[in-house]
Amino acid sequence: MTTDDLRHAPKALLHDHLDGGLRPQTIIELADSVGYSGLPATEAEALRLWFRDSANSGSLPRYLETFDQTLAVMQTAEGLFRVASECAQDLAADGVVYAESRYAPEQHLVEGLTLEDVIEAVNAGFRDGEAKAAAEGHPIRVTALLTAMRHAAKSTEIAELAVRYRDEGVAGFDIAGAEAGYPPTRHLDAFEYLRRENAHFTIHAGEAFGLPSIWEAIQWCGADRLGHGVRIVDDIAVDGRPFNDWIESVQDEPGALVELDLGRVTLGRLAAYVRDMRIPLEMCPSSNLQTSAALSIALHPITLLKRLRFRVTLNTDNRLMSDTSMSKEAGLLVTEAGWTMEDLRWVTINAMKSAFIPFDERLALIDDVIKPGYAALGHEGPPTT
Ligand SMILES: O=c1[nH]cnc2c1ncn2[C@@H]1O[C@H](CO)[C@@H](O)[C@H]1O
Ligand SMILES: [Zn+2]
Repeated sequence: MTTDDLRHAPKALLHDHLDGGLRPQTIIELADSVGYSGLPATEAEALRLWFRDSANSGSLPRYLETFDQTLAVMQTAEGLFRVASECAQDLAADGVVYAESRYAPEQHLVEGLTLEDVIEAVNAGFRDGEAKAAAEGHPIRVTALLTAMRHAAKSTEIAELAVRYRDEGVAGFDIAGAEAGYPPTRHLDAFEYLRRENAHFTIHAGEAFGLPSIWEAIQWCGADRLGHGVRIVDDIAVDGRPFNDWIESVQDEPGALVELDLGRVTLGRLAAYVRDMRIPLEMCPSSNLQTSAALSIALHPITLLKRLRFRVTLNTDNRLMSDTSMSKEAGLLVTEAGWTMEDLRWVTINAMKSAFIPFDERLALIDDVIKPGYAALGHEGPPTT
């Protein structure tokens, strides 16, 4: 399997932050045009490395501090339009055929835009990027997820906007930000409103904080999907010992997870519920290494969860901060965790099944784009999926 194969393979992306995926050169040009002088570097390559190294901090709060720099240049309609357009084009060039891109409108009001201005500028940018990508021969569909910040108090207002714009490019709602100390139940009003409106939402849960956060997100808030959810392994045991103890004991054996006999693995009630109910996990391996939510790609829980057939999806989280792309994430799993093209086809179909657009549109992408795309690379998939 070559790098070209990975790029050409159709990919679906459910968890990518708009403010975590800017081109370094664009940040520099936008900073120049709005008179922002706080950038830590003024040359694109140096700035790219600054984001990667600063985000590689070992903690989620410090990782999140780097967003101050991208948000600083995303306060005008022109800036938002350009960033959204380039996001669609960059994803399409990497072989992504469907993406849900998330951002928090409340973080873009510093220069006087209204929440509606922000949403409309981003949507217009996505439409522009889709048109340019199609003209380049890389068709992509991009929808927006509106995020509310978990430490703030705007979630109901943002949820109402997600419903108001549901037929104009917004597919759903999300909660993000530092997890510890800000349980999702703080935003119960927003979730209850969304459920009354039959709207879709995902919650960042089980990234920096463990099972209580996942349990609240699913059983109390009613999340359709889990952002990360990687800590669900806290409810999985190997030989009756917590998975995390076992993984530490095999740290020097990179193949341990790929070869683990699944007969030795048992699921607790919550992990079983997540698997039984096919709750999608929006997993982001490289991001988890930077925030210390996982030890290495080889030992990342995504490979165990895939083997146990949880509804696993593969995502980038923040392409700028994690210096990644969908084909890079896929390549890392192939070279370091034994993944095959068949596995990539499976996570892609999983993602498309779990997307927040209507069922018939998801099916059309699976049948008309994803399956033929893998077949063209010589991967037909099992007779029944
Ligand atoms: O992995 C993550 N966990 C929690 N919050 C995040 C993560 N990545 C980004 N954001 C937060 O989401 C906001 C809207 O896009 C970003 O500004 C950042 O603060
Ligand atoms: Zn995220």
